[in-house]
Amino acid sequence: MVAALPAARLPRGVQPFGAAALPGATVPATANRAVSRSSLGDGRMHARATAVASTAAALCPARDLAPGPGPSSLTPSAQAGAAAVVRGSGGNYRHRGGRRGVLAAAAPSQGPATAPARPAASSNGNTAASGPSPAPGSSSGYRYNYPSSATSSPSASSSSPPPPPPATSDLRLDLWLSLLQASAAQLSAAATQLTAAAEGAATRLQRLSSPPPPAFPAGPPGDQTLPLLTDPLRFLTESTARYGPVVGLLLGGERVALVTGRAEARAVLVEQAGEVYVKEGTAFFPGSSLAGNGLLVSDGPVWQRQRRLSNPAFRRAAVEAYGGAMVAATGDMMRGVWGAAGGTRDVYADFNELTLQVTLEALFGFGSAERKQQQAQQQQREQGQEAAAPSFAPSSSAASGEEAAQIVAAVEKAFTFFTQRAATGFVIPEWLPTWDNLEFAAAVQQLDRVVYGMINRRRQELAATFGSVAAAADAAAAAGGGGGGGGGGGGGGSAGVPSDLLTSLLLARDEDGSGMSDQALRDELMTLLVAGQETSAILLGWATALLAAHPEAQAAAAAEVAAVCGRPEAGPPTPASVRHMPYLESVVLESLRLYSPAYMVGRCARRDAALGPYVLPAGTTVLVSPYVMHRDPEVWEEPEAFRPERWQELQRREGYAGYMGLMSNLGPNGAYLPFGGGPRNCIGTGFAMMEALLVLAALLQRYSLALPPAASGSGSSSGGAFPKPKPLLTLRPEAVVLRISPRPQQPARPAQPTAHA
Ligand code: HEM
Repeated sequence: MVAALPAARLPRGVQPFGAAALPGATVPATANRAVSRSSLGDGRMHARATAVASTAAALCPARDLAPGPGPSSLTPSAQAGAAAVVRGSGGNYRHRGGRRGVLAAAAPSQGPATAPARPAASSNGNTAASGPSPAPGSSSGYRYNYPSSATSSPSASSSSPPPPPPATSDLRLDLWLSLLQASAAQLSAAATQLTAAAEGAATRLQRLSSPPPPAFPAGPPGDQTLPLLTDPLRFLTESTARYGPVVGLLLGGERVALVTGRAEARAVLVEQAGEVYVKEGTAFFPGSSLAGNGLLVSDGPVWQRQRRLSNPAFRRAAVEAYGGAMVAATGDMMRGVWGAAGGTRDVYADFNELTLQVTLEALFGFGSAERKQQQAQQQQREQGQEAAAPSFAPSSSAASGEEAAQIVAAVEKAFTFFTQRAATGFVIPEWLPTWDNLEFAAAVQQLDRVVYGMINRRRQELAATFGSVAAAADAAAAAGGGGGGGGGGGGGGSAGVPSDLLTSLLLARDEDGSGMSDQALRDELMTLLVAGQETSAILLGWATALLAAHPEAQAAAAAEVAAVCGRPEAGPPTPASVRHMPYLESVVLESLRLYSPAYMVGRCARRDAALGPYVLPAGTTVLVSPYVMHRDPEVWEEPEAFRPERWQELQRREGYAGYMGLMSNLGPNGAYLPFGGGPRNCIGTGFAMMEALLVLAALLQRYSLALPPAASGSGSSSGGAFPKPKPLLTLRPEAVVLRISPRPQQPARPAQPTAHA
């Protein structure tokens, strides 16, 4: 089904990664199934929903259509009332099936109520008020599997206790008043927004009947929304083949330049980044208050500062600290749902759960207290810090199981919202006071409350341990932790400072000594959650599918893992050991070449700009397509073939040191950009690569992967049924159904390491 949507130019843009962000989004049947029970297993339904939703959240991040009050800018009492109404009516939020390995049914929980007030209306319309809210999660039905820590229970550590519940009669009155207030505020905001939307629609309508501006690149005549949405990958490839490296398009009345030439992509992403090509104004992205004004969407000095403050948390040492969480989560998955015998299952659904677990642990320090303790001790042994003091007790810093459950429940609610939005095909702006929007606002509000509570508590605990937060930052910096990073996966990093991203970002200091505000911190944490989770699951899904489809490549990778790590009894892979797996790294690079999760990245020309022989008028949206560039026959020999060896040949020829060296400057040939390029490249590149290598190595150490038999030809060398791509906002697989069986163990050969820098 294809539904035409009104095109929307956003006053503040985000990068369009895919066609679902475009007007007239295709609504595949499977998307509708995302919110209904799946026949493939109880986790599938969740994973589908998570996949669509986190994609939407990650790659359509965080923008309301225009400044102005949205659902979360209601008065505190209105918010509380609206949230209570949402919860009260029908009993529960809509929830999806149980989360295996991560979540189990849980008792009701009560969280902290210490969210600081956010501004009444921030520049992106992303607002949230503090104040009392009804207890979240009372019907959430989820519990994070990790044990809850008594010392970190919200009531024990939050700065102010939750308000007492009002009497029933007061509550009912309050609810009605709140709803009325909410509706009034929403309606007034909606009226403003509607006027702006109508003006935008008129302009776009006018463009439909006007000729392209002079010197605009050539392209197919008329509006191309329908062909693009019907088969995005084909449309992108064929348009490029026909019109060249820059194609002029009209999409939903918006002027768009599709860029697939190397020089032109470099101009947009690197040479004129920021000065000419920015995120703000990029068309087609529905906004969301989930990720706020985080790194993905901000521009100019705001982005520069946030990026500067965030960079240390993603340096190699800091990223390697999360290796323990990555390996442990993979172990949980293998012991749990994969089991000793394996079986046939949708591993993409499993990877969605796995990457969510990893991301939450990296962000907030969720995880088993035992593992944290072990990591802290290991860290201290390595650094000769046995007697180091003061030491932050990991269990007191880590988020409690209840908080984890609340965050996951709220994230799931928010993701469900995106799923439904994608499934209906109509992008209803957040500012419209629909029931779903109110529900979404309540979920974001709940998330805010927990996250702000954690930020608040972490500040207090750091101050209590070190004397002040600044002293904690100094201690971490002195120990080389770079703002708290570089420690033990949330379990006691440099100088005993926890090294989860929350702490790292909280301790990050600018040259003038200032750090992030709570709102900036919250926005970055949410941005990382939505930007990092599904993209990584997609990479794992495609990489395992490609390994299953190419048994010879799988055998080579498994042999390398066995040579470096030995048999499973010898222990799982580590961040240090995967550095000695160049073939596995080539598998990951080749998977990213063929199936780049971010298959389009977008910018907006802030002023009239020359691009090669063309002139793009100010306001033109530019879509750079890694998917097309990664298959350019002028650059890549046998571009459609899965040949991990090409990366080793390249490495020998060009002598780059590891993937970071390789990917700087748009790859070895200016045509490789799975993590973007230039100043706005992916801050999580190292994290994602480390995660992919560790997870794949751990899987190959124990299991063989095969495609189930295909009904007809599949193009894979194994003859099995290869997953179909599903290009929505990201290029995800529809499902990755694999046959998993225990790998026969060979006697391990001594390692012949080829270490990367
Ligand atoms: C395979 C996994 C991933 C892929 C393919 C991917 C891809 C990308 C791409 C292409 C961009 C640039 C977008 C643009 O130019 O408009 C980007 C930006 C970003 N990514 Fe990733 N990403 C992945 C994983 C992660 C992870 C794990 C994190 C965090 C933990 C993350 C956080 C971010 C952030 C914050 C940005 C914005 C950076 C900025 O503008 O300063 N990503 N990602």
